[in-house]
Amino acid sequence: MADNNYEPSAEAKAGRPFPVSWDQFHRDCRALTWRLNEVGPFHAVIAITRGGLVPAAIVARELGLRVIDTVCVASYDHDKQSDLQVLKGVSPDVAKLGGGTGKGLLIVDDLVDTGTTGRLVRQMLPDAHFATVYAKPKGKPLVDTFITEVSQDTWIHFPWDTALSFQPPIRP
Ligand SMILES: O=P(O)(O)OC[C@H]1O[C@H](OP(=O)(O)OP(=O)(O)O)[C@H](O)[C@@H]1O
Ligand code: HPA
Ligand SMILES: [Mg+2]
Repeated sequence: MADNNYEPSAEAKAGRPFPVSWDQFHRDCRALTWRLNEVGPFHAVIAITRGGLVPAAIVARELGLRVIDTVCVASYDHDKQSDLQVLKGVSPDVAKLGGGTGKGLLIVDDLVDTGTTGRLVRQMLPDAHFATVYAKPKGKPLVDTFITEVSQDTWIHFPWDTALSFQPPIRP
């Protein structure tokens, strides 16, 4: 019998795969930092876990920032979007540096997709600068600085989620 409750994953709905290598990701993070360097200085970096941890480390290294905090959220179970859960908010020391509204703080995530996560962090820290490496159209208005826009029907495959594998030739 057909399963009428079948809900395709966000990845399946997106359809168009966009694999990103470590090299490419590093280059894109550096490009992002060049832009952020024009906007700063910043007191601290806040990584949106988990995807924001990798770009936040690279950006912090390039900008010479050593105060790094996390906001821990979960919105996708692998590739199915569920309710957003905040597992950890901004630490009191870093919140103080941002005067309570996030002024002078830099929030970093790997991407904005629907904008659900971005909307939440903007509510938490309305005056912070929100940067992502990649942006899809629905989430783009929430981001202050990003490097590469991809279409809404693209699914980005990050290097920490993937591995090299054999591909059959195009002409068998
Ligand atoms: O704009 P949105 O539709 O909210 O999607 C973007 C968010 O989704 C992913 O995180 P996810 O919740 O999958 O967790 P992860 O970072 O731990 O992989 C990604 O890292 C962004 O944080
Ligand atoms: O395109 C994506 N790739 C990986 N994780 C994601 N989380 C939301 N959108 C994406
Ligand atoms: Mg994330």
